[in-house]
Amino acid sequence: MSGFPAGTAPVKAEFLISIDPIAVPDDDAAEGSGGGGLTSRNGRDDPDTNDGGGRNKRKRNKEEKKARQGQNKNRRFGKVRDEQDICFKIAAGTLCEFGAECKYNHDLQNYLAAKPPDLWMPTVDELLSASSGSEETQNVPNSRPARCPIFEEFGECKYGFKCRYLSAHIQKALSEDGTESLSLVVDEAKKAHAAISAKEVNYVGADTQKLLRTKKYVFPVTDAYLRELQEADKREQEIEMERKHLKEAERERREAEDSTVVIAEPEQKQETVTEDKTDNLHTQIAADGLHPDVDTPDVSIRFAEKNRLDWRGKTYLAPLTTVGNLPFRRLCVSYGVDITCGEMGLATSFLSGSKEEWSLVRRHPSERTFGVQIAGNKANTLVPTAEVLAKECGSQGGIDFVDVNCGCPIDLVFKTGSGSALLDAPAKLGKALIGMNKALGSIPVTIKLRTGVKDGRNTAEKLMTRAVGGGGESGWGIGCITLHGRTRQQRYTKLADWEYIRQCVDAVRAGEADEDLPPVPIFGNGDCFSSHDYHSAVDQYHVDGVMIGRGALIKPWIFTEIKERREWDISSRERLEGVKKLAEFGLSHFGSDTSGINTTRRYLCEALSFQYRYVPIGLLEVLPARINDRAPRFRGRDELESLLASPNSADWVKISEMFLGPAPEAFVFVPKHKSNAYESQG
Ligand SMILES: Cc1cc2nc3c(=O)[nH]c(=O)nc-3n(C[C@H](O)[C@H](O)[C@H](O)COP(=O)(O)O)c2cc1C
Repeated sequence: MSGFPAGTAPVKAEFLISIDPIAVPDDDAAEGSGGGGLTSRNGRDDPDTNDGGGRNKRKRNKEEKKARQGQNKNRRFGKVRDEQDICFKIAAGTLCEFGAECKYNHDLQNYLAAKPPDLWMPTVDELLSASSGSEETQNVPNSRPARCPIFEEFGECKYGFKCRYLSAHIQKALSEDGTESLSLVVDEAKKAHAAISAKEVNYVGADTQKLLRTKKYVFPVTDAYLRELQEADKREQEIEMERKHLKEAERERREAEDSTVVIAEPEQKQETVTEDKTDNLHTQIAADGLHPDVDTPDVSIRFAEKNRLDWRGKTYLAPLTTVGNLPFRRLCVSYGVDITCGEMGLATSFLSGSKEEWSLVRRHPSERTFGVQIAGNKANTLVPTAEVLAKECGSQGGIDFVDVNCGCPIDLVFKTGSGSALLDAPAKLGKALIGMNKALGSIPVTIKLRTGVKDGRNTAEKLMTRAVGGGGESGWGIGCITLHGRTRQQRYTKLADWEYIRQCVDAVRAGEADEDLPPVPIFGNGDCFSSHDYHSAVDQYHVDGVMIGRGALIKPWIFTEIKERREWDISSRERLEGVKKLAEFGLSHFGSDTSGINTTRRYLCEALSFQYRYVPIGLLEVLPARINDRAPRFRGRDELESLLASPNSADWVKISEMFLGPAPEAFVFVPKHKSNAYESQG
């Protein structure tokens, strides 16, 4: 490593272009710019929004709009549509019930004549053997049939004539009078198989969204629980009044007595009850109106009755706003990740029936253990959200856990009392979690924490001990705790505090009663970048597993490394296979029409804006690689490896063109890192 400035990746001399490290992207901006599931929805995240003619006007609630304006000023993604639009029914090869009255184009021949040439999905071998870049490889050679990833997966392509890989599923027939008719091909066998094995789940439709929007959705469990809380609050107020009266009476009694008389015992006891400063948590809980010993509502769904989370030794892909979308999670599954979690959604947006928010709960069937993450600030938003999730998705078996975000650092979320603000409001959190447990039935609730709000003031240990409780029954019925080893204030440039993570785990384990029930799994989180990091975290820091965020964004194959306990010197060709997969998964989710391709391209570039940071380990003098090491300028072992390491966003667009065809002029890509969302952050 000699000769390298501290914190620089030790690239072998023969690959070095310059020892100066390239600028480090701001991961704080990347996390914050999308925080709250707030800003990711300015592309077309929800494939169902595509109705072929923009019939659905997107309604966004005020909070989301404000967030987008405040947090994402610099990010614009050009809208791309076909030059001529066509009625989506006609595009799907069906009849339109509006007939001549329909305000959308029904002239298929005309539409097809104006449509840009088809694309094709080359294999990596075809791509690498082709002489030059994107445009040439994208023209369908007459000798080679086009491939449509959606048709291949589902046996039909619901984008029909709008599909940009149309030649893979169109057939022409000549009628007797010599006119040509066009129809869409369906592979019935594949279609039947896909209906069982390949369909995404957790569709929460327009009807439910409307009921939520119009406040007609019914919440029996929430209503009962909130009533219970109100009664508990009332009781607490009565107790408080009683205490005041006693105190007052005592004061009067003392005044009447000789001042030299020794203070009576009961008074001291009274003081310790009301001013016990040794236990901030309890004081806080009492202050928030829920005395832990007096008023904690009964946890009728006990941990023992919940679906048990046996997560020891598993890998967990962190919730990642914008970048942790369904196609990316699917890619990680293909590399072996065990547990996946959707991007954070706001409880208030779920409850206002936001289409974009509900699109975040979508799950691919390959996601073996899948959870939804929500952010909210109290029981009366978190509990009803849990209730809808349980009713609408739980019944489909679509959710394995619901995670409450207690770590989001961004101002917009923090200031509403959500995200990391909950770290300092354990009473509110406890009430919400207990209610969520009731609302979710057998689906476990998990929490994702940071170490604390302010640097030098870690509070997670106390919170975790309280959350887990003792006697074999968890205090708040928690299914799993993930602890990100940073405070809200701490930036990504400083390493996560794994020593403190160990301290928290040990404290929780020491407090747990020795019963038959398995201990609540505790996952550590922060800076995991290799198989070595994962396994040493489990061995040295006593966690049950590690949640991985940026490590997966930079090298999604990290999950294979961990499973196989090896550091994988992945080749550029193998990496390109991964990029192709992500493109195909994107098309399958967002659509293979012009608009879907645009959205896929945007998210592919988003992914590449992290993946370029990977320094191939075959180029390193010392292993394992470390996430915070800055890369010096280097050349790869082949042209493709150099291209994949390019920090230039124009090159990410170029890579996208290999599979998605030439980017339209309107397409502009601004990576999340450049959105400066943290400028306002303290
Ligand atoms: C781009 C980005 C988006 C994130 N979005 C979320 C989110 O939606 N919910 C959440 O709890 N944490 C979010 N985080 C934090 C990560 O889940 C994780 O806790 C953090 O990155 C630390 O893990 P790492 O060092 O492995 O990246 C995000 C982080 C990044 C970089």
